[in-house]
Amino acid sequence: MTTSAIGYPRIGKLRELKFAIESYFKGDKSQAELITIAKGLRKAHWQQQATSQIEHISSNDFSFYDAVLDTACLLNVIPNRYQKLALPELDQYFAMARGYQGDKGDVHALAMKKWFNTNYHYLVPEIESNTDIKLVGTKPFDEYQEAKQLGIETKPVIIGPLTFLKLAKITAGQNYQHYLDATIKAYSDIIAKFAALGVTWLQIDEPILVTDLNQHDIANFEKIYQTLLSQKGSVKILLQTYFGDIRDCYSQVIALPFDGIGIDFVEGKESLALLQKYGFPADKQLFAGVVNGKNIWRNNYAKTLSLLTQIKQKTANIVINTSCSLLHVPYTLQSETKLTIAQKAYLTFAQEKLQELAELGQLFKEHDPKQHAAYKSNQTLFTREREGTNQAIRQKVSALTEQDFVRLPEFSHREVIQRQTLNLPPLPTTTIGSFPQTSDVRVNRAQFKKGEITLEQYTAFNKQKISDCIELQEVIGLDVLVHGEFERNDMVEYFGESLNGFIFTEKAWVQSYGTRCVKPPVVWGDISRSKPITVEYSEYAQSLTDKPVKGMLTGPVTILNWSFPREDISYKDSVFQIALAIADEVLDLEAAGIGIIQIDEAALKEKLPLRKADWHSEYLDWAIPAFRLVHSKVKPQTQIHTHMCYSEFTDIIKEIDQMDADVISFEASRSNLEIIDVLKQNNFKTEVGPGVYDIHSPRVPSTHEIRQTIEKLLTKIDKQKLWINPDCGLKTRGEQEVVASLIHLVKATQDVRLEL
Ligand SMILES: CN1c2c(nc(N)[nH]c2=O)NC[C@@H]1CNc1ccc(C(=O)N[C@@H](CCC(=O)N[C@@H](CCC(=O)N[C@@H](CCC(=O)O)C(=O)O)C(=O)O)C(=O)O)cc1
Ligand SMILES: N[C@@H](CCS)C(=O)O
Ligand SMILES: [Zn+2]
Repeated sequence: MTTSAIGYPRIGKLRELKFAIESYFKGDKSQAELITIAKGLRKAHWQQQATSQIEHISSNDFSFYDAVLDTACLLNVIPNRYQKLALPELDQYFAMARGYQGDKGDVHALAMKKWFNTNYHYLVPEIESNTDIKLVGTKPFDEYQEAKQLGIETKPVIIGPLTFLKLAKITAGQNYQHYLDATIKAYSDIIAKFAALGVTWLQIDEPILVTDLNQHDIANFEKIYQTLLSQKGSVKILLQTYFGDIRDCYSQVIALPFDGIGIDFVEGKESLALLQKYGFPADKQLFAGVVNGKNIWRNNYAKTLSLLTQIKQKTANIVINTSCSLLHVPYTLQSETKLTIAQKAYLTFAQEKLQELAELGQLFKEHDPKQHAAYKSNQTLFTREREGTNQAIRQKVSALTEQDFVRLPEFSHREVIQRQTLNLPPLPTTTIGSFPQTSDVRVNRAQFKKGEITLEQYTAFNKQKISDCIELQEVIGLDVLVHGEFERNDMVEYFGESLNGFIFTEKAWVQSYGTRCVKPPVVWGDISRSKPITVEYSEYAQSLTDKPVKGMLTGPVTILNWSFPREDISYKDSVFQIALAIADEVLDLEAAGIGIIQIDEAALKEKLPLRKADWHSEYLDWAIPAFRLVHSKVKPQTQIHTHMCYSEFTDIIKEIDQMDADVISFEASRSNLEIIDVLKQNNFKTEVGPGVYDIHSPRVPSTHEIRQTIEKLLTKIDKQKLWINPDCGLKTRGEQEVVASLIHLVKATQDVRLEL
């Protein structure tokens, strides 16, 4: 029985790559130094997998920013605006990722979107009418050879042509079909080059196959691979899918002459049934994704071995695989010094998952695996009840009735009441919540966590930051202020740390985009709130100004989606427990005199099933009610805001309106305000703040640019319903950029107001 890992995390056990790249951005490290660090990390990751007896180790799973961006560069998909900058190759790459503002020009970054149903983000390739798709890069070949020189034979991994084309943004008036032949040719060249290098296996990732496909896509898939597989020569091709099942094209996939097919048996709820119905060809290897690459719970060997036994009835050519790349889990439990031994026993991160793969491989070979120590110790975990049950919370959840999910009076009445109460100017200006998390803010938190300063010193520092932040916003002239979130390490981890039922880690970082990482808390037991979390700082901020200061909370769906969720109770039960805790916080803020409360649901879209047929039954039917539960009991005067990072909710626009918030702000600028037409078509009732500039990029938008955006928004959105704000929180930005951008935002709004 052989084992395989689809991909390994690349940011570094202690985020070495993040710090190296950020130093390079600041000019503190040279390109050569950055490349040396990257090389060292790749070596460590390959060697780790080799030591863990993984046979199929990936190369080219490394990236300086994102693998889709790497593929775009490999295939010459470089928009003209970046080429015109005439920057060195690596700087051009980073300009595509982050935008560029300097002596060579001023350009926007590529759009950034969620990578399927994960908290990882990819850069959207832009194919322009004059894009000449062809193989121009060498990264996958270089990294394969680099591993080979270390004595490690890897399977290079590349993003497949269909996934690449379907994710790309294509110049208006054309579709991906137009670029199909050129793309096939480029991939033929890639395969030929790998063949020349003596590659044994090449992994081609086509996660797009787990989404809803039409006949046209399936025909294109067949066309692509009939051509590529006819030219594969000595290279064995593994078609790798993940994040779900391939129900739309299973029969077409198995009919093609792939040497291996990677199927996800963790998230692919129909994978086993497909295998049982259509069988599996004897001449291929099935890379069975049975070790969860997204969650951090120890694999239940009894269940997995039983699954593998069922798979074996259809094929004996099984490779034990992860369900997706291990990019989505942290490095290693070994870095955790504060988790108890009992807690650690339940958890596995990337490194420990390698051991799971190897153990499963061993056990599955055995005649009677139950006799083995690895099996026995694994099973003891699943037979005893885990601590953390809270019967009172469970009863509260089961006693919920329909009324608990309905806020009265209805929106149109509240809108009138709130307009009178708040008395805001037209096009109110605001921000999304966080202000720059500068190094002094992080140092203060780190010192407090290490016990180097007292709680009083820690709090006094934060209050000074809040006071400065309020003053700054007043000077800039914003209408609805925020306290700045200086006390928060992260919008989810912070709440996790403040609620009962979560456990947290010290070094369990997971890449979110580029150099940015998150450290998701772990839902360990039933969730409850024992005391107010945010009230003191919000109340303090409000005491400093006559302008309204928004209370700032993270919503239950986002807390769950950006944590590692439990697998022993349903998501619905978990989310309702969190919703009840946040609902208490909402009422406490209201009682403390906070008139506007923002409940961020940045990650609402994240766990929306990739298949439309599953949307309601598996997700929306509890996710939307969970949000309603949080604010259903507030007074009509209290204005409830929500925020979503990505405007990718076109298809669920009605459900978003049914969250029944009073105002929603969302990312729109990187996706060119595409959402606003949909709002109009759907008579969206909630007031809206589509972000007027991109905060993921360091570039400062001009007043003119923001003014044009506002004018564009006003052509589609009623002026009574429009708010003006950036895309998302400002925590990743520098102070100077933020001040300049917000001054431009306010000035642009004031100019437009004169013409209303
Ligand atoms: C809005 N987004 C978010 C997502 N997911 C979340 N969980 N949270 C989000 O906000 N998904 C979608 C987007 C993604 N966007 C971002 C934006 C920014 C970041 C980010 O800036 N991440 C930081 C890490 C933030 C953090 O928690 N910092 C800690 C510092 C921790 C640390 O470095 N500790 C040191 C030790 C320090 C010492 O002892 O001196 C260590 O562990 O080594 C803090 O502020 O306390 C980043 O730097 O990447 C992420 C996603
Ligand atoms: N209030 C949060 C939302 C980020 S999605 C922030 O401003 O950072
Ligand atoms: Zn956001």
